Amino acid sequence: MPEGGSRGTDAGLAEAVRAALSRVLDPEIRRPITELDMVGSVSVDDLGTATVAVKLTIVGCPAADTIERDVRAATASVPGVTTVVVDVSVMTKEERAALTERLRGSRAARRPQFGPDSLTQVYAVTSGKGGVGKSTLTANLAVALAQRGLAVGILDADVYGFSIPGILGLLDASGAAPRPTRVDDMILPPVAHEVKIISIGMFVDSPSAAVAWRGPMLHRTIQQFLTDVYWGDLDVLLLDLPPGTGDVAITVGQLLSHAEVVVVTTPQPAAADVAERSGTVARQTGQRVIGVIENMAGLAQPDGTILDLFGSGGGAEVARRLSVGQDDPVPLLASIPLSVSLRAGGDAGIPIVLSDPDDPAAQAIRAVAGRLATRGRSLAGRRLGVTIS
Ligand SMILES: Nc1ncnc2c1ncn2[C@@H]1O[C@H](COP(=O)(O)OP(=O)(O)OP(=O)(O)O)[C@@H](O)[C@H]1O
Repeated sequence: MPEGGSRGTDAGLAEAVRAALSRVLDPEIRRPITELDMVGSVSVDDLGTATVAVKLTIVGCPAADTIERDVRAATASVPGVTTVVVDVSVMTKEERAALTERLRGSRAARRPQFGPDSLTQVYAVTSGKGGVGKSTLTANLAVALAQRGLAVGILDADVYGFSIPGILGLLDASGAAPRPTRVDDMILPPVAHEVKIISIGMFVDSPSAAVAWRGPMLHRTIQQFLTDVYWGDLDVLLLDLPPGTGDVAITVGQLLSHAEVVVVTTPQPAAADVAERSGTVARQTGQRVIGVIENMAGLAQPDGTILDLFGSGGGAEVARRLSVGQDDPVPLLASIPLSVSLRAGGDAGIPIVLSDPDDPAAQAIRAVAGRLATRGRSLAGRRLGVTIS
């Protein structure tokens, strides 16, 4: 005999459907739709027809099809449900405002995320000059960290070459990066290979537009990425910085002074000077350089010999120079070989750590991810909130 208030409904089954729906995640916010108040009434009649009311955050929500499909599948998986009816509507302005406030705190209290008290490990990946593989390594490191079960985000602030969306396969057929969904003033970062991504390239009409931005505009944009983007609880945030020592590096130094810096360089000894400079600027803004990655090292030949196309020793040299004046020596975290697979993975939008994890370059990147994942955030200089009475 059906229980529950209304005629012909089964409250027990409706509860079971709600429980099943708590496993459906909003694909952009990455939280259960039940927690986000996106599920309204749920009823199951005595013929087993389940009717589920779903409230999307905004009109034209790009995740609508996925949510509806997942809701149908979860509801249909409940034993006793024979038919599923999904009734889709959109949240009211008030419901939406309550949701954004719950996710990010009230507008008045809102501050840039990842401040000194945050538990998120923030790594700024920098290089002295362009084209050394900084973005490729950032993207692969992020995916390798996500593969280890960590919640990972990338903030692509490389104004001269925002290549992260392409390397992670987010571009559409015309080569454009997706426009992130906005729920009021909250920006939802697109997700690729389990990594949340925000890139300057998602907000400009042409790839050349942002290059001309002056310091204050860049500063405001990065500040907005840290304030208005719903990152959720991240374990690791990786920042892909433009090469060199310009405005973005200084902004990041101001807004995220506890970020730790990874310097990417090639084995070419001549590149060591510029790479060292980018590390030095980071230190001047209070950030700590935690390691150097040498990229584009020796290419393995079919006969087993190694071709040092870009020379050798550059990474160790940069690490040695950046160690001067630091309490702990700066380690050379890895030497990543030249790899056709690594390049091809970036072109195809499928990072090598997924597409060819046994390639020596992928193995070296995964080893760096292992080191970064197990470092633990330094508590030095943080307020611990302990009161001694
Ligand atoms: N180890 C490697 N082996 C082969 N190709 C590589 C390797 N690392 C990077 N590449 C390729 O080198 C090119 C430059 O890489 P990437 O865009 O990551 O550099 P970058 O330092 O981020 O440059 P920019 O700062 O100018 O954007 C890309 O085509 C990439 O696929």
